[in-house]
Amino acid sequence: MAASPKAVVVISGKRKSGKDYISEQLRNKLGPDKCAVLHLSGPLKKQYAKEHDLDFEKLLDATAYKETYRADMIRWGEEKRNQDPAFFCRLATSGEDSGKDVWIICDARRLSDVEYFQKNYNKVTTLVRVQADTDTRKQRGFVFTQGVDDAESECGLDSGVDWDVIINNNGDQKQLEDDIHKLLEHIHL
Ligand SMILES: Nc1ncnc2c1ncn2[C@@H]1O[C@H](COP(=O)(O)OP(=O)(O)OP(=O)(O)O)[C@@H](O)[C@H]1O
Repeated sequence: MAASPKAVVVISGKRKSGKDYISEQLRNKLGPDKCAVLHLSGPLKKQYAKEHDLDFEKLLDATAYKETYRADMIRWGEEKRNQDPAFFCRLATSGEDSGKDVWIICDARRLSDVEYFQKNYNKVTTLVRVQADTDTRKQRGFVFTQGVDDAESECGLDSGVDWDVIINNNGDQKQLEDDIHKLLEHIHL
């Protein structure tokens, strides 16, 4: 493994719990020069486009182009993951940002994601669960979608993981600040 970060923060949480929001807050506190926010889901599209000779930019926007390929992209992603559960974790952490001291993995969704970082970066990994109640998530635009919110990618980490830090993000900014502070104390740089 080429890169060796000093800290890896693996963040999980339901849709609209605030994973991206909290990741950005953390990056600002730690310093953007030192800290990279890495998405596991982003490189999937890039790699799919590359392997199928498609236009990556068009795949990112909400045009018919994306709709045409959506089902096949999901199938392809599952196939890749079945062959090699670490495929997207390796891909997400091999870009130019991976030279930074702190990685924030802002969208862990499966047990295999958590296990990858525990196995390869055990001593420096902090596992974080972001919690927000359903009403708060709805206010942020969450709408329950069958086939998404009851699928493994959304429920795979609901139980079975011993989180190092829980962050409560229900709109109480003081509580959020306190929980982020606890997380920062957990990260040893
Ligand atoms: N504590 C907060 N204060 C103000 N706005 C917030 C807070 N937490 C989240 N939000 C807002 O709620 C929306 C959803 O948050 P965010 O995108 O971070 O969720 P997410 O868990 O990353 O969602 P998804 O899984 O769908 O990507 C965003 O517009 C974000 O700015």
